[in-house]
Order: sequence, then C-alpha cells, then structure tokens
Amino acid sequence: MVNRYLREQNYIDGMWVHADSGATIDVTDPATSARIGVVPRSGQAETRRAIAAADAAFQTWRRTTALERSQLLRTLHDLIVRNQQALAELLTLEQGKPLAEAVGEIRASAGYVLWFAEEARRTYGEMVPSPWADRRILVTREPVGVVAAITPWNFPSSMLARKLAPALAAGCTVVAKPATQTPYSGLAWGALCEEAGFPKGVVNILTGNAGEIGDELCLNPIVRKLTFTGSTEIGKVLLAKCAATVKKVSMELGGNAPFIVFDDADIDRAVDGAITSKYRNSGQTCVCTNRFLVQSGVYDRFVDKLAAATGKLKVGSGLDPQTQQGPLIDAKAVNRVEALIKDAVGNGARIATGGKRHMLGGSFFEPTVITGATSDMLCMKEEIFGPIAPVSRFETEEEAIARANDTEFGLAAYFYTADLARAFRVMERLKYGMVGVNEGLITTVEGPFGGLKESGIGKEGGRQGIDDYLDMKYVCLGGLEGS
Ligand SMILES: NC(=O)c1ccc[n+]([C@@H]2O[C@H](COP(=O)([O-])OP(=O)(O)OC[C@H]3O[C@@H](n4cnc5c(N)ncnc54)[C@H](O)[C@@H]3O)[C@@H](O)[C@H]2O)c1
Ligand SMILES: O=C[C@H](O)CS(=O)(=O)O
Repeated sequence: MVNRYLREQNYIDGMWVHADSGATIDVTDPATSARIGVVPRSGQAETRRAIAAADAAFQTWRRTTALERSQLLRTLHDLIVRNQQALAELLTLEQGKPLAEAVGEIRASAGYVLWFAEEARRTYGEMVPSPWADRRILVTREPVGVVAAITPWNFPSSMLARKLAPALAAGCTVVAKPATQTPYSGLAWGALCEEAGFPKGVVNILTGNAGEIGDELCLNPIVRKLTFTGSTEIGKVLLAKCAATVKKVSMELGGNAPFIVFDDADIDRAVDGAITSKYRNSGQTCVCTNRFLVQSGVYDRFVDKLAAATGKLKVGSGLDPQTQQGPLIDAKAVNRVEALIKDAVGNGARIATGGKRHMLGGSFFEPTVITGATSDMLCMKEEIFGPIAPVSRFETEEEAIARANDTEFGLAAYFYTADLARAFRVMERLKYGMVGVNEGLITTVEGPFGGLKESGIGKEGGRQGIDDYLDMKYVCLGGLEGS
C-alpha cells in the first residue's frame, strides 16, 4: 500500500525502529480480515526506552515558551489539513469507516490541534491579594511531565489528537499506544510531528502487547499522567494500576446513550438526529444512541420513519464514495451484535428492518431497528457498539428521565421536545456529561467532552481540556519587608 504516512515501525526518541525481537503484529482489513500490513510487537523494554526518551525531552520541552509551542502546533495543524486525504485513506483502510467520515475525523483532529495551539498561550496563573505586607501569593500552572496516552480503534486519529494537542500545548511530552486493530493512524501522528519539527523524544508512538505496554505506562513512576480512551472494563484496570504511583488520570470510557422523543417533538428532525446519532461509524462511537425511548403518542410514527430511513442506508466498502455504513471492526463485533438481537427477539422484541449479516459477508451488518424493546433486554443495558436501534415506548416525562438515568454510564444523552420548560427540566435532571437537545451530533472541540459515573473522569477539548495536563503550584514569596 502506497501512502506517505504509512509507518510500520515505532517512533521512539525521534527514530523509526522495529520491536527489539523483530516480532510483528498483523494489521487486517476490518471487512475481510485480509492482512494489509504489520506493526511492531513491542513490550516492556521498548516502552521503558520511550518513557526515558520522553523524560529526557521534557527537561528541554518544558522550557519552551507557550508561543513557541503554539507556533509548532499551528505548523502541525497545517500539515494535517494539507494531507487530510492521505490520512483519511489510511484511516479508512484500517478502520473501515466511510471515507467521508474519515475525512471528517482528520479535520476534527486538525481542529483539536488548532484549538490547543490557541489555548497554549492562555494557561494563566494568578496573583492573590496577600494578607501579609512582606509576602506575595502567586499561583502558577506547570506541565505535569511525561504523559502516557492509550487510544481506541473507533476514532484512531481524533482520539489521539484530543490527548496529544493539549499535552504538547501544556509543555508535556508523550508516549502513546494506539489500538492494535488500528495502529497506522496513531503512527502517522509520529510522522506528522516529526515533519512539523517537534524535537526528538517529545512525541513517542509504539505498538505491541497492550498489557505489557500498559503495565509499564501505568507503573513507571516517571509517567505522571495516564490519559485513556476505551472501554470502561479496561479503564477500571488501568485506573487501579495508576494508583500505585498516584498518577493524574483522564478516563474517556463507555456509554449507553438514551434518545428520548416526546410527543411534542419535531418527528422529522428527531429521525434525522436519530440516524446521525445511531449509525455514525456504523454505530461504533461512544456517544452513539444506544436506546430510543419514544412517548406513546408518536411511537408508531417515529418507528415507521426511523425504519424507513434506516433501510435506505447504503452498506459497503468505506473506500466507495457512495457508502454510508462501513463494516464493523471485526468478526467478534458481528457475533456480539447478532447475540444482542437474538436476546431481544427471544424476549419479545420485533425486527422492523435489518436484523442479520449483510449479503456482502465479512464484517458487514444490516442497519437494524428493533421495536418493542424493554429495559430487561441486553441491548438496552449494555453498550451495543453496532448498528442496532432498540426502540422502547414510555408514557410520562418522569418515566423517561428515570429510565434514561437507570444505567452505570453517563456519557451522552439526547432528547427532542418543542417545550422550552420541559427542555430545562429534562436537561437538568439527566445524569450525563453531555446532552443534545433537539440535536443528534454534538461533538465539537469547543465543547468539553467527557462523561460521569462509569463513563469516565475528566474533559477533552473545550477551555477545560488543557487543565488535566497542568499542575497548579502555590508560591509564597517572602522577605519583601518594606515593599
Ligand atoms: N468516552 C470516549 O471519549 C470514548 C471514545 C471512543 C471510544 N470509547 C470507548 O472505547 C471502547 C471501544 O474501543 P476499544 O475496543 O479499543 O476499547 P478497549 O478498552 O478494548 O481498548 C482501548 C485501548 O486500550 C488498549 N488495551 C486493551 N487492554 C489493555 C490493557 N490490559 N492494558 C493497557 N491497554 C490495554 C487497547 O489496545 C486499546 O489501545 C468503547 O467502550 C467506547 O465506548 C470511549
Ligand atoms: O467514540 C467516541 C468519539 O468520541 C466520538 S466523537 O467523534 O468524538 O463524537
């Protein structure tokens, strides 16, 4: 495969290197499982070297000025924008999403870099009025140091952008491990940072044995912060391991988004929002709607319109410009989706459209609407991470809010209503980190992204996104008699 950003080696201390053993991991086409390339199968030793390189680089990088870091990040942003097509093709090849969505992800990545190029120069401190005539009170914010970043396969570029950009802006250095299924978009960040002129060791990207690399990143005391995006299950494992050295942690974890449609909603707008929120990346996003709660008065109309729109979605290769639904990430994901449908139907749900593997075979699956869903079904309780839309009926606002909140997750929630008073009542009672009101696509760098409860800790993007990469220091400046 010819792509100027394809790298099949680790990027450590400014060098492209194989795993010490020379061992590799196959990278496969999500649709067919055919091998498309290899990456290093690294472990603890390579990770230790990457951490040491980041630590050495930090001693200099931390002393660059905010303006210098801002200018380098702008150079990085411009590089990403100029090469968005090549980066998007690489992303679609390894992850499968439609090329248009991949271009959107690359543009979002560039957006995070530009945002934090600007935020780099606004990490203000404070001077607090002193109670003592001979002393002054200063509050400063300083880079935390070496940051470890572990990212998922579903947005292999933008999830790393959300970590690299604020970390570099704050003056930190980074060791990143991309997902095993989609390593190339992560390694491409090494090539981009190298091309932009970031000093060696500031950014280090390595692939390999997730457990071994993860253990070293979590347990090595030189690493002062772990930022993780992935499943709640793995997030809990890493959170516990980071306790041993009391690291700062950011956790962007799983979701179980409710999508509530009230009787007074604009149904066509709600269906448009439902399609976007449910089927983006073939339902493989953390903020995808996981369950639809529809008030009785509009239930039949909403289901009919949603099923009709879902049935029109074009399934195919992500490289085909006509495709709206690419393959799931692998065969395991297909089996999981099938099992959720079987459980729902076995408990009385009905299939309004879809419901089985697509005729294209491989990891392609029919976008599916399930009606008559009830709260005891697995698809209403677990993160689906696939193109299934379970629809359940409700009677009252109280019932909708109670059911929406009845989950250990708290990432994103959506609801549609024309009633402003109801909008405020529901918005204020939903226990979620992010809420879309009459909108199904809410992610933007300006909005602080992150969840509550078992959906995570911390925010990415927004004014708040750089805070997790800074330590606050209080300085009492004495000996100022007569000042
Ligand atoms: N909240 C968010 O912003 C957000 C964004 C994207 C995805 N996600 C979540 O991510 C999940 C899907 O991504 P996934 O399947 O890659 O998640 P995952 O948890 O299986 O893997 C995430 C990353 O952790 C690594 N990993 C796995 N086991 C590890 C271990 N023992 N030690 C160290 N690292 C380990 C993987 O290699 C990968 O790089 C979903 O639950 C989704 O909701 C959340
Ligand atoms: O999967 C989770 C991503 O954060 C989705 S989004 O593109 O940021 O909305």
